[in-house]
Parts: sequence; C-alpha cells; structure tokens
Amino acid sequence: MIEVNGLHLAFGTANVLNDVNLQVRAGQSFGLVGESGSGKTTVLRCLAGQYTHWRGEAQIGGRALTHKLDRAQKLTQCREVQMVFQDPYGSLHPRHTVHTVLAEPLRIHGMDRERERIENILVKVGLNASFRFRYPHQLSGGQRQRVAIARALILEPRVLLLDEPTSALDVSVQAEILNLLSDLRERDGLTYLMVTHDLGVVAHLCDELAVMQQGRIVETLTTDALCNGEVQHEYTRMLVDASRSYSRDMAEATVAA
Ligand SMILES: Nc1ncnc2c1ncn2[C@@H]1O[C@H](COP(=O)(O)OP(=O)(O)OP(=O)(O)O)[C@@H](O)[C@H]1O
Repeated sequence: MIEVNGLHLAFGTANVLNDVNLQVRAGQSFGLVGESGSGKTTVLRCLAGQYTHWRGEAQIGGRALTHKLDRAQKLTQCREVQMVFQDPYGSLHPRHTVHTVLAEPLRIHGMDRERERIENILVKVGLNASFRFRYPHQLSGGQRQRVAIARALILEPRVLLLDEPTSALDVSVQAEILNLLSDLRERDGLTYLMVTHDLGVVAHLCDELAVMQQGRIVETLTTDALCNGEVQHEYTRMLVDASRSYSRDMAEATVAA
C-alpha cells in the first residue's frame, strides 16, 4: 500500500533523509521509531505531500507520488491519505465548532449528506451527535484527539499517517485512543504508518516497525521480534533497553507515589 524507495531530503545543506526505504502492506499497521530529530515526521510529511523537494520514489495505493500535484491530484490524494497530528489542540481551530471542522473537508470534496456523515463519524470515534456544537476548549484532550481522528476519517481514506497520536495525552487516555485506532483499523481495513518514540505503543498497535537514526532506516523488524529481543542493530537494542528501564522507573515512581 505504501512503498518508498531511496527517499532523500535536505533542508539547505542539512541532509535529513538518506536513502529511506519502506514497504507497508495494505491493512498493516507499521511503526516508525527512533530518536528525536531522526527524520520520522519528515517521512510522513513527504508522503502527505507537505514537502515536495524530496528525491527518490514513493507510491501510495499504486499511485506514484509526484513533486507537483495539480488541484485534482491533491483532492485525490486527500481522499486516500490523511494525517493525524500529535497535538489535538493545536490542530483544531479554536473558533470552529466540531461541526465546522468536520464539514470543511466534505465541502471541499463536494460530498453530500453532510449532517449524516458528521453524526456517523462522531459515533464511530466514540463521541455522539451532541458534540457537533462544541468548541475545542469544551473538549478534553482525548475528545479533541477523537475529533482529529474523525476529521481524518470523514473522507474515508485508506491510509492514515499518524504522528505521535497519543503522546500529548494523559497516560490513562492514551490507551483509549490506541484501542480506538486499533478498532477502526480492524473494522475498516485501514493502513497505518505511525511515528512514535514509544515502543509500548508499537507493541500495542503495530505488527512491524522500522528504526530510524540520523535520517536512515537502520533496521526493519516485526513487533514479535522486538518483543522477543530478537534485534540486529545496536541502536535498536539501545532503544529497547532504554524503554525497559523507563518502564521500570515509571512503575517504581508510581508505586512510591
Ligand atoms: N522545515 C524544516 N526546515 C529545516 N529543518 C527541518 C525542517 N523540518 C525538520 N527539520 C529538521 O529535520 C530533522 C528531522 O526532523 P523530524 O521532525 O522529521 O524528526 P523526528 O524524528 O520526527 O523528531 P521528533 O521525534 O522530535 O518529532 C531535524 O533535525 C529537524 O530539525
């Protein structure tokens, strides 16, 4: 469903992506992990068409990504691929109601049955029709992220690019949103490419992952291999060890509190 071959991208003289290769099958949930600044979000932004000065080849759903999209191509791409951002507050306009947020993509794409589609999508993400009249400040962090997911899904895309979709949320709410994403994928056969720094999130939601370091993919492995400690690259091992000691410290801190 997503195929990336030899993706390179630079900002000025800084090489941010170096020969990135990825294969994500239809219906798969694929994680992209690695240290801060390793280029994870940049890969998603290239695939979402937000950066166009990359070199290499990329395809989504058999359609090659091109550097310049005309309006019709942009609309087609939006119908197929949507991105969900980390910060649900920043990504929702503070003076737009939930209805306005969800109606906008429908209007741009000339889709009918606006009210019915909005009410259905709200139920699908675990909210209800009464949320249509709320503003972002009248929603909890988890509810805001549900609205952001509803906005991404209202055009019925096949692929979601998820950029740290739970990291801005309270721990208790993170699991709810991960479960929602997992249910949605199963129900609608969606394909996910998800950036996260949290290996626990990968274990929960992904079946395969790629590990990035300094703009390169250093290892691609299954989640089972990750959980069994069957990792090849030293950097992946370091991430696993860091994640284990973080979980241990968190557990000790929680018990002590
Ligand atoms: N628009 C931009 N202009 C210049 N440099 C950029 C731009 N966007 C990203 N970068 C640089 O590209 C590198 C990769 O950034 P990116 O956001 O993809 O990393 P990341 O792995 O997603 O990090 P994080 O986990 O902190 O979000 C960083 O060094 C960043 O400073």
